[in-house]
Amino acid sequence: MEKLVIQGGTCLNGDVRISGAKNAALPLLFASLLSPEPCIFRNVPRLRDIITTSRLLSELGAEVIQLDPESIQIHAGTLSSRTASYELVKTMRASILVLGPLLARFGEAEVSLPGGCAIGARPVDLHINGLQQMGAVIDVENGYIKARCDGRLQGTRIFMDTVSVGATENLMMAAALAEGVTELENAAREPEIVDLANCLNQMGADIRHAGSDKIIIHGVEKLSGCDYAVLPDRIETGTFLVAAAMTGGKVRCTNAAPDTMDAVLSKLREAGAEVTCGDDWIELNMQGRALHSVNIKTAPHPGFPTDMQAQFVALNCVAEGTGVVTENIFENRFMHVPELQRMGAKIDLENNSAVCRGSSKLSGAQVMATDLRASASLVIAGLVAKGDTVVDRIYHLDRGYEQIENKLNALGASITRVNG
Ligand SMILES: CC(=O)N[C@H]1[C@@H](OP(=O)(O)OP(=O)(O)OC[C@H]2O[C@@H](n3ccc(=O)[nH]c3=O)[C@H](O)[C@@H]2O)O[C@H](CO)[C@@H](O)[C@@H]1O
Ligand SMILES: C=C(OP(=O)(O)O)C(=O)O
Repeated sequence: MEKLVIQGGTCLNGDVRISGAKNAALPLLFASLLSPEPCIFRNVPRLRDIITTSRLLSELGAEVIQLDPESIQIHAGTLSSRTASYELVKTMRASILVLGPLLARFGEAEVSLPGGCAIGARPVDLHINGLQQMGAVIDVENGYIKARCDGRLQGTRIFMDTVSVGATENLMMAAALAEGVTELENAAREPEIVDLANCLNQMGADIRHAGSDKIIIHGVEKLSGCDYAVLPDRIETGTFLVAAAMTGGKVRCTNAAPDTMDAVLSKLREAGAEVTCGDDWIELNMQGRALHSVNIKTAPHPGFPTDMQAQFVALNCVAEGTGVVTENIFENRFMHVPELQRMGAKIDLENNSAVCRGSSKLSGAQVMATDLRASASLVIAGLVAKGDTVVDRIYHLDRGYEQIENKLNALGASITRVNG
């Protein structure tokens, strides 16, 4: 199994090019199932999750062609299968996003229930309820969601009692091909939702007010192909900026989307960093400045993203003062805390809050990555620890960060990928 060995004590400086967003690219690739015409996606990050998605689409019978390292063409003209198997769904929860498109276009779909995962139970009841309200008949049997509908799905008003990114995406895709008007109430407002709506509209959909909590979709009979560039990854950007702040460096993220990152940039400024932005770049300068702990409460967008929580826990460990980080989205998203404690961090867990008593002198240790962002927090903690940190189970990292060690090394880090 591969591991990362991080030699601590380096300072990050320079430019890093941000990749396309995993959480935008995945729904976009699944949206290709809605059209019989070829769809081209550009600025696609090179990630394990993208490979999994391509495999899933191929297993359904779509033609997937890698046009260049960052561009993929998907042609779902005719499909040979309507089933997303447990084998693939268990490795990537976003596979649930085949449900809406398959049902809307072909009238049937079978998708394995994803099951719980490291960060929480993550049920899919909102996806299922919403599609049922649109006229689908859905049974859960043998661990599979089996959905069908006679004729087209029917537009309706759907109120989701929890704000869910995935449910909003699944229902928005299904509604794009439904008959009549669908109103999604209490919809998620993440930038990735807006990216998906923009792409669907390029394909001929009629989706209005994506980015607000009430999305209105006028269903159309058919969608065409597209040529669409994926939004930059705000979580990858945030991770590099936190790493720069912790190491006292100066880093410019290029090909970024500053306007998607207000909550994170404001916390970095509160932590003492100088942050400047252009249209598509963000620079963080921490040289000669003191790092202060910050209090954080995760919330749906435009609140502070749960996917940046672990990185800020790492930041608070080495910053001055006490910072309280409260996780409000997922019930079990503090698995990085015991690992950071093994590196010397002073953190107390109180219900859904991590109280970090700062100024910890971290020391390198062998640590275990348990999920994607927890892994990222251990890597950036390793950058400031004394000695070597060995991060195990880095397949989690490879799901969501493109060549993280190469990008960090180009900024001055010293990280090696080893086998065994
Ligand atoms: C591929 C992708 O885009 N993943 C992101 C997406 O995950 P994902 O779309 O899975 O997360 P959701 O927004 O759906 O989850 C938010 C909350 O709603 C709950 N819930 C969700 C669906 C449902 O049917 N019932 C229900 O109760 C979840 O358990 C969770 O507590 O949004 C999360 C929250 O910003 C991010 O951390 C993930 O990185
Ligand atoms: C939780 C995440 O992803 P996923 O929803 O794919 O598990 C994440 O990107 O941090």
